[in-house]
Amino acid sequence: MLTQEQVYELLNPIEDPFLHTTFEKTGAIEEVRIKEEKKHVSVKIAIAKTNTGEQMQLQQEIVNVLKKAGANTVGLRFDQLPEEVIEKYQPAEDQDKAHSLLGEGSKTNFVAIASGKGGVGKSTVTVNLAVALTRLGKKVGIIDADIYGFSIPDMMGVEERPVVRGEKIIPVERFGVKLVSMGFFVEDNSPIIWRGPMLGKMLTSFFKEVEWGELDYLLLDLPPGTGDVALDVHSMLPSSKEIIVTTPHPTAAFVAARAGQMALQTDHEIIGIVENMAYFESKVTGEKEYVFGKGGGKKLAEYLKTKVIGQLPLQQPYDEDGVFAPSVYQEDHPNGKEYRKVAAKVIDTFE
Ligand SMILES: Nc1ncnc2c1ncn2[C@@H]1O[C@H](COP(=O)(O)OP(=O)(O)OP(=O)(O)O)[C@@H](O)[C@H]1O
Repeated sequence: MLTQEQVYELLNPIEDPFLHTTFEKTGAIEEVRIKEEKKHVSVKIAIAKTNTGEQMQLQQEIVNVLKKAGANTVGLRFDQLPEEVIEKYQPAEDQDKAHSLLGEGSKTNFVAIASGKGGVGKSTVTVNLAVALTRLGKKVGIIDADIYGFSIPDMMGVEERPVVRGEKIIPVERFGVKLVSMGFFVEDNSPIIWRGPMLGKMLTSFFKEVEWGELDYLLLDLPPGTGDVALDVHSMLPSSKEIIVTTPHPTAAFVAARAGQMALQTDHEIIGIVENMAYFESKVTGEKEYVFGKGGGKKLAEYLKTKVIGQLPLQQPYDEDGVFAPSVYQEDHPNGKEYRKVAAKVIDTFE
């Protein structure tokens, strides 16, 4: 007949249906009693949620395991696990509001792109990083949450608006990247007066009401600085990681440090610094000129205990023929290659 130890051995590897953690770890087995003569085993098991369909299935599983091992009859009682155990083992997705808004079991990685001030190229970096990630085989979406300057649709050459199907907004797709922007919901580019609660709602609907499909990466272009939206994102996406964009000028880097500080305070890991407009390369001599100063990115990285993961040169907006240069770089363009490196580093930090 079974011994107490054997019962523990048999049941310990079984997982709590809600925490997906073994009974051994959660300390689920509260009591084991054995009546030798009748070959009866009775156990008391604590789980995260009682009186559910999952509990019924679990009941079946435990009874089967014990009977197979020699029990004639099995007595089974369920109990509620203590709150602190549930909290400890609760799946990360459940703790992450945005993940639960995206749908059950979403495995999407979030990357927020932040900067200390406007105009440093945060949106340019977001778009090119997104495209570089798709070139590496990832499924990518962008939320353009820069309510003060939603420039991404223009940058990607998107003129159409998203289609609404039933209750869901279908994001616009360009270069293989799915996009939703504040700019889609504004008439004639007119400014909107945003109040705190509206911002949070806007973000919630971008997660909940947009048909993203299964994404590997969702990039968020944050408004510059450390305002409401940046804060909302930080509290809504505890698992998000962050990239800080700065120019090489020491003052710009100093301002960016504040955005970085906020990320750290809210436990957001900083993947690294992208230094934009880092230098100008003379077409004639090939020499690099540091028109906006030098070393800001490195200093910022040291301050935030992270690394510079990309340096993009200052680009003339028009090519030799006076044609407006595109914001999304080709794969074989030197900048396209640099963004590919940044994308590979991003993937490295998640996988
Ligand atoms: N490396 C670069 N060389 C030249 N121009 C650039 C470079 N990066 C960005 N720009 C240009 O600078 C302007 C600002 O860039 P972008 O919109 O990406 O910055 P931002 O930080 O997102 O600003 P905002 O928050 O105000 O939208 C754009 O016109 C963009 O084309």
